[in-house]
Amino acid sequence: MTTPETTLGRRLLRHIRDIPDFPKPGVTFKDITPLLADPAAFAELVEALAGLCTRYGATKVAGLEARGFVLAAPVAIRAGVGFVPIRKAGKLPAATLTESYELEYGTAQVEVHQDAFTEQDRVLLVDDVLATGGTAAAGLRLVRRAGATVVGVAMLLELGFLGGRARIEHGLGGVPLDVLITVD
Ligand SMILES: O=P(O)(O)OC[C@H]1O[C@H](OP(=O)(O)OP(=O)(O)O)[C@H](O)[C@@H]1O
Ligand SMILES: Nc1ncnc2[nH]cnc12
Repeated sequence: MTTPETTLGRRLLRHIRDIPDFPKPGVTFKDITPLLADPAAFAELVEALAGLCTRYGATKVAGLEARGFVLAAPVAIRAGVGFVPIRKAGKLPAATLTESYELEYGTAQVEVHQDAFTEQDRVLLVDDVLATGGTAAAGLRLVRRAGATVVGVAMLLELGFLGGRARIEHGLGGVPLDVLITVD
């Protein structure tokens, strides 16, 4: 069952397609490329996420590689704040902090530059999909280890049946999790 949280969520969901058995049998992949290709839908999404930056007083937007980059970078520009990439291991050139996590379909590590934030930074963490929550949890740990304050976590789509929200609840520590669409 699909439960769009808002009328915006309902509109955006029309541009997300299901790809069965990708990247492995049994996984239904939520493909956001049609949404990205629709300028009106993409702009609405960016506007909504940029509004969260204002609401929470964010000074930086951190995006999770790779699809999180595509959303977080325009959100940062729209909100007038800086963008910080949280990358898969081995991609960032300067000194990094590293966190390991598990995916719906594998395991991985993410990294951030040690000097990406100041202690004054208030960070909105952005990604496209909350599945098992491993990526978001690792991102939360990284931002905090880098010395900044997480003021919000924002996702386009939550796969509710995978339990990511419950898994990251402790790590959120009261920080708001905003999701535009929940798929049950
Ligand atoms: O909640 P989780 O179980 O951690 O899964 C969610 C993550 O999985 C996807 O990224 P993926 O690692 O597939 O990388 P991509 O963005 O480079 O495609 C998605 O973009 C999230 O970052
Ligand atoms: N089913 C899925 N579709 C798209 N992105 C994902 N990330 C983790 N699981 C996913």
